[in-house]
Amino acid sequence: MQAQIRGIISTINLLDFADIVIVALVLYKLYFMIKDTRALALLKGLIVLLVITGVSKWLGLNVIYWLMQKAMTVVLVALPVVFQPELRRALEHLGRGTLFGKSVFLNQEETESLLTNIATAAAALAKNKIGALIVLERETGLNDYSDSGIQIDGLVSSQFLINMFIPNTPLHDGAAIIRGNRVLAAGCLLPLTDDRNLNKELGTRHRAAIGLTEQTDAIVVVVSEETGIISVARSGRLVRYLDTDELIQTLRPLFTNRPSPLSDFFKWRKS
Ligand SMILES: Nc1ncnc2c1ncn2[C@@H]1O[C@H](COP(=O)(O)OP(=O)(O)OP(=O)(O)O)[C@@H](O)[C@H]1O
Repeated sequence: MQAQIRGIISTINLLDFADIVIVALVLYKLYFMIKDTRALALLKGLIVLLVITGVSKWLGLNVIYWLMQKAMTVVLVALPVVFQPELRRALEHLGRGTLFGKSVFLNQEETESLLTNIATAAAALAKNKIGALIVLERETGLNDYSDSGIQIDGLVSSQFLINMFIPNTPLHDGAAIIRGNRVLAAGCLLPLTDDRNLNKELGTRHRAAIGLTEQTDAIVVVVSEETGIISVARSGRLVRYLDTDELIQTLRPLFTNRPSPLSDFFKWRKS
């Protein structure tokens, strides 16, 4: 047995080792990309199907095995359709060379200033029951959506954000999109989610916030005109009832430089 293991180890060369490390890093990165998305639930469903298929074959349950094989074929054909947003995101990352890195993150001081401005504006808008939709771009480019609004390119400040959403002014309708610490555009149209299980209290403003985060990695801050509730949408999920501090705490980790897979690995080894 020992001789066998030694034999296997002696056949592994440097290229095999690099091969294994690359595959491990890609799988690791893929896991983090889908971790907070609906893709993870779908992946778990797929694993359950695979296990049932394997077990039914092993036990010789021919009818179940035949049915599972047919179901797997249908699922595999349907996968690209169901995962279309995630696939699009992955290809975009690949195209920009950001599959293993980060892109437009601000330094710590700029990030803190951005978050303070957003939280101050959200609190003031909430207090006055002024509805707002503030989109924070991350790695997925949002030009498709910013093109639907009025181009601005102005430095973010709380006053500027508050002013944009004052009712009956030209920019108040739709979403403001922020890239880095600049407002790219305002009055932008976002895709609505078609999730039927959403709380019926949530209207199109919240549906637009959730819809965009289902299709991109953007973060959306929503202020409800009706209730003044501040929410954050991310990966198709909405966290509601945030106060100023909670809003900053929710956003901060999402806009702080994320560690690379390797530094994550070494951190894990140390702990
Ligand atoms: N697809 C969209 N893209 C961007 N903004 C949108 C979109 N749909 C609606 N909105 C914004 O939401 C406003 C309507 O909000 P509505 O009252 O329907 O939603 P809501 O979720 O109940 O929000 P609120 O709690 O603020 O009333 C519109 O005036 C517009 O500014």
